[in-house]
Amino acid sequence: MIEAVGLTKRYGRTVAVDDLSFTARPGVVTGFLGPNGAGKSTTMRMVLGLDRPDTGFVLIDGRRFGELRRPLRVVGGLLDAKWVHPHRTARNHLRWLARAADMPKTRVDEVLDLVGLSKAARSPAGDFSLGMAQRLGIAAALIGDPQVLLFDEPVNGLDPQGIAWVRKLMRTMADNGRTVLVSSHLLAEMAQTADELVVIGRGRLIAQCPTAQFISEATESSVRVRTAQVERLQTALVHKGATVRHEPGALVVAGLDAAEIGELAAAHGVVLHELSPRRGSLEDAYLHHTEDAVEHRSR
Ligand SMILES: Nc1ncnc2c1ncn2[C@@H]1O[C@H](COP(=O)(O)OP(=O)(O)OP(=O)(O)O)[C@@H](O)[C@H]1O
Repeated sequence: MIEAVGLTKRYGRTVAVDDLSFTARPGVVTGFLGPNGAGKSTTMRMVLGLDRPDTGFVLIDGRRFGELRRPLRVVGGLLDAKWVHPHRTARNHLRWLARAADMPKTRVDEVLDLVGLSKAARSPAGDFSLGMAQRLGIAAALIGDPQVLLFDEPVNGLDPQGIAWVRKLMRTMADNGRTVLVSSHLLAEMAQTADELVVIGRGRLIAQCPTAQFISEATESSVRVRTAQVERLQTALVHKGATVRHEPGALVVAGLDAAEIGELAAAHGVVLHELSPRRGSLEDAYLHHTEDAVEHRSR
């Protein structure tokens, strides 16, 4: 569990994180979203004890970072995949971390295998592609087998197979009872991965809720309907209180669900050629929520 309470961090005149409180729970993948410069990386650095908040604090499984005797056993993070000595091999990099975490040497081969880097274990990390570097960063986060995991943009630079692999890894970690906090700008990916969201803008909390709720509250659900008897169906729908919009070759209906529309059509002897429920996307909901919190925008 991660509990951030009133976190504030300033760099000179910039308020990077501003009185931010949120919770990331075990057993759940929590997506951490926000526009560029919103304060996500700064927040993650504070959770990982790499930066000190000016005010506020973070509890990791009930304790402050400074109170953790063996922090790598409790919390692991991928912040910057290139944070590794370029001449050091993947195995040596992980051995060094395993020693710091007081983990047996065998853990190194376990995590190399887990991230699919066993064959590249003896190559210098500087020769790695971005995708391989991401995998090494994930291996490093897992070295101490911690219950709390943070990943800052873990799918950056990964190919579709790699992205699907990260998604599955996070699911498994959460299903095993771990706390997983993950940031990304790839919203279609986050919609598939994150059970809950923490959304921030200009360092402040915009929303914390289940992903489905975040989408449904900010977007309209509708049903796309096709029929040859447009007028008859439209009259019946409007009479029932639905809102009807025309798209080329179809009606888009809001205010009634697909079952209600199907029943209504049958009662009026209307033959339907299509009846497709449409949900709003995470992207639509996110853009709606963060409209006023974007730091840099083009005209
Ligand atoms: N070490 C630093 N020194 C000065 N300013 C910093 C430092 N780190 C972050 N900032 C500033 O703090 C703000 C938040 O940055 P941060 O990197 O946490 O945002 P982010 O949400 O991770 O952004 P992105 O999505 O672009 O990675 C920005 O205005 C940034 O310029």
